[in-house]
Order: sequence, then structure tokens, then C-alpha cells
Amino acid sequence: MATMIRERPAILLMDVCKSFGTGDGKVDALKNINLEIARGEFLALCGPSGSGKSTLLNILSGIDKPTSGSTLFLDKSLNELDEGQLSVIRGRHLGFIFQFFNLIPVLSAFDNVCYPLILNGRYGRKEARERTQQTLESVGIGALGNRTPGQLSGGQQQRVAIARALAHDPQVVVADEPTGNLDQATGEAILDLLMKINQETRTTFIVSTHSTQLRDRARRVIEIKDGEIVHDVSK
Ligand SMILES: Nc1ncnc2c1ncn2[C@@H]1O[C@H](COP(=O)(O)OP(=O)(O)OP(=O)(O)O)[C@@H](O)[C@H]1O
Repeated sequence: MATMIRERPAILLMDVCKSFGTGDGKVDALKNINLEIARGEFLALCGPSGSGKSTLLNILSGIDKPTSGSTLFLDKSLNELDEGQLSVIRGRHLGFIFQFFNLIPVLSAFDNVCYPLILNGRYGRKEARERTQQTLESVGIGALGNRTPGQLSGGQQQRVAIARALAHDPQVVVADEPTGNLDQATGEAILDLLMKINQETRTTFIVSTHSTQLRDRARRVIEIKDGEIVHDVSK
């Protein structure tokens, strides 16, 4: 009889709570979250402003620690790691995309991607440069590497940020409102790109959003309200 081998999840959150502040000012941003995210999944995280989306993304990617509960990221228990070890794991396996791109304005698009790769320590300068050019080409801006962010449109800047998040071949990409600062058509194009990369590379994507386009198109949609998961739908 064939044995079913179940692939281990990319991320597993168990009974995760996160509070900020104390006393009267205490905010329970996440309340007892249990969540399993499979490898290769494309997950949209929805919910109103202040519901806990960014807090959840920060915890599942090891940027912030839960007040209680535990996080497994690619089988590693993040609670047990110190900041140095967390930073190595993030540098190897995680790509992060932000709403406001977070590019360095004085650097060219090329260097915005290439410098983090060199600092990552896994690549020599030549390989980092080759990877940078390949990744810029894969996101459709191979000819724009010489421009600074100020010389690029919002959609082009987000493509640079996507290239920066992908250039080290991470297993997990976390995107916090990646289309939130873009017009509808540009946001749709960025979404097409993220979904194409997900399908081609089986990179796990976790994307927080207010966008109905993304909610409609993602294979799995999680809705969070007041720090609790209220819907978890796979299509
Ligand atoms: N560093 C912090 N200190 C105190 N409270 C915080 C902190 N970070 C988040 N919060 C609070 O935790 C709750 C969840 O915030 P979070 O940023 O995760 O929401 P969100 O769903 O990402 O919101 P938005 O869609 O507006 O970005 C909110 O009440 C927020 O005010």
C-alpha cells in the first residue's frame, strides 16, 4: 500500500497571542491564532485597518516575537532563536515586500537589488550582479537598472522591490499591502506578476491586502478581525 507523505508546512503558528502596551493602554493585537501555511501556497490576508494583519506578518516571518504561543518557519522554531540566528534565516529564506517600496533613493534600481545580495554574504560580487540583472529582467525592468527610484513610476518601483525580495531565491515571500500605493491597473499588473512567480517557482506567498482583486484571485483567503481569524477559505 502506498504511503502518503505529507509535506511539512512552510509556516505553522500555534496559539499565537501578541499584545502591545500594559494596563489600560494594552492592545491585544492577535488572540490565539492557529494557522498552517503550506509550501507553495498563495495566501491573501484580509481584514479592516487595525485588525492585526501587519502584526501577524511580522510574527510569522520572525521580525517580531509573539507574547505567547509558537511559530515554526520552515521547521525551525523561531521562539528558540536569538536575533542573529533569526536574521540569518530571514536573509536566506524570506523576501519582504512593502506598501511604500522602501527603496534607497540615492541608489540605482540595480544597486537597490544588488547591495542587499552582497550584504547577504552568500554571493560574490560577480554572481550578485548576474543575479540582480536576471531578476530585474524576470520582473520586466531589465533595461531600467540605471535609474534611481525617483526616475521610476510607482509600479516600476514596486517591481524593483519585488526583484530585491526575490533575488536570493527565498522560499517564503511576505508582502504587506503590495498594491496599496498603486492605481488599479498597476496593482493588477503587480498582482499578475506575484501570482506568476508563485506558479513558476512554488515560492510561498503571504500577502496582506485591502484589495478585492487579490481577495478574488488568491487560492486561499484568510480574514482577520480584532486579532482573530474569522474566515479561512480555500478555493
Ligand atoms: N508597536 C505597536 N505598539 C502599540 N500598538 C500597536 C503596535 N503595532 C500595532 N499595534 C496595534 O495593534 C493592532 C493591530 O495593528 P496592525 O498594524 O497589525 O493592523 P493592520 O491590520 O495591519 O492595520 P492596517 O490595515 O491599517 O495596516 C492595532 O490596534 C494597532 O494599533
